[in-house]
Amino acid sequence: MKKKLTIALVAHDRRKADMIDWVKVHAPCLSQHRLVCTGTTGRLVAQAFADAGIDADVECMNSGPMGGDAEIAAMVVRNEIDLAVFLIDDLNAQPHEADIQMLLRQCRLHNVPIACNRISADLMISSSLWDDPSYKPIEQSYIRFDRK
Ligand SMILES: O=C(CO)COP(=O)(O)O
Repeated sequence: MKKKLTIALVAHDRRKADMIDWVKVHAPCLSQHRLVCTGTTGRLVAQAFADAGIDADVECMNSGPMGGDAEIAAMVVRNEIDLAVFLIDDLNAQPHEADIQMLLRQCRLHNVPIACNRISADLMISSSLWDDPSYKPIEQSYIRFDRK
């Protein structure tokens, strides 16, 4: 990929092993982009790059429960995020569910691609559309639907 993206990486505790494995699989590609992460995810991601001897631009926000999701949601609102990978623990309740829903909603609202499982993340990171100048994302439509 030629374009340098800002990619948000967020994983709940029971999804972190999957996130680190995904990062290792895509390390050569991900190291070409700016990575913005919630606190603990970011520290693990940075460690994975260091262990592999690969230089990477990894920025850590607060930990998720302390507002990291909210900080990344604010970046989404400011159009500072191109792609988000958010591996959610769908089997256990989180104390900051409101922030999680806010990040998901802001990505949907602002048309930011967000992958919540690895196959989506694989497909999104490998899309040739990133470098296609003729591809223009279509904005969301919220036109009222009138039943006849
Ligand atoms: O809780 C999270 C996302 O909702 C992730 O936060 P950490 O990366 O700080 O564990």
